[in-house]
Amino acid sequence: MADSIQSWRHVFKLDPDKELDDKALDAVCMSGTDAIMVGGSSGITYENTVDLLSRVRRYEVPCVLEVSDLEAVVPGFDLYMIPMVLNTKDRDWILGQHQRAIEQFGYMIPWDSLVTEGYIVLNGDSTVAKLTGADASLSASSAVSYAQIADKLMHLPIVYVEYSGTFGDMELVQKIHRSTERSRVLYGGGIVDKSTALQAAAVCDTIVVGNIIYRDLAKALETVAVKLKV
Ligand SMILES: CC(C)=CCC/C(C)=C/CC/C(C)=C/CC/C(C)=C/CC/C(C)=C/CC/C(C)=C/CC/C(C)=C/COP(=O)(O)OP(=O)(O)O
Ligand SMILES: O=P(O)(O)OC[C@@H](O)CO
Ligand SMILES: [Mg+2]
Repeated sequence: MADSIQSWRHVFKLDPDKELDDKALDAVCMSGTDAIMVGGSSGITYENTVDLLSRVRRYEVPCVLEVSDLEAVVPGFDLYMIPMVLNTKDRDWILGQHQRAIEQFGYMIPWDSLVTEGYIVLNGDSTVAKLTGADASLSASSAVSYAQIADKLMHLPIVYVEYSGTFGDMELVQKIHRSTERSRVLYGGGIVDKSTALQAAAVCDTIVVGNIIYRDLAKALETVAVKLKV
């Protein structure tokens, strides 16, 4: 299953802390997206995560958990995406919580279902930047070098360029994409329609669409059009 990320072009990220009625969830799950990623940076609990998993499970689309809180690690997902924030000085968000999680879950961990994401957080105003103390004011060459650490030194399967809440610098995303070989480059942040989706999809491997689902569902569904382009 972990290999299936190699074919993803489009992912919807659903936040367990936000309301989505059954009709909207049906449209999202039947949209043709490659996967539903469940995650968020605040208000994530075991209960709201189980609830969302059980609703998405009515559909065939793969459902993966992006782990952001130790208390909300729920069994039953197809994959577990494990973020490590590369551009923070706070080791807790790089490997501290990870060490505690591994100690806690021990033999229960389905290792083949874990996929590590090297996060580069680039919107300083986002919740995730504030939460993790990420240094979002990086130069392009610093951002690229973080991506190369993930790709060439750590051999991480994913480099996640995270602009949550705002549309990022596509030139920089392209530089990151060109400077990496093995890691799949995921881009997320401010994709709000077909046009922004196509721009982002042109410079990365996989786009991640989040907040617009809750603001304008029709626009969010337009973004799946990137799957029609090679
Ligand atoms: C029995 C069984 C199935 C066990 C499961 C095994 C398993 C998965 C064990 C855990 C292994 C492990 C190593 C876990 C890591 C634990 C952990 C909590 C690590 C910290 C992760 C981390 C760095 C979190 C920081 C926040 C972050 C990067 C979140 C990702 C999601 C994100 C950025 C969402 C965007 O937030 P959003 O709410 O959309 O923001 P806006 O408000 O700006 O929109
Ligand atoms: O919510 P948006 O801005 O679409 O960002 C998507 C995702 O990268 C958030 O982690
Ligand atoms: Mg969000």
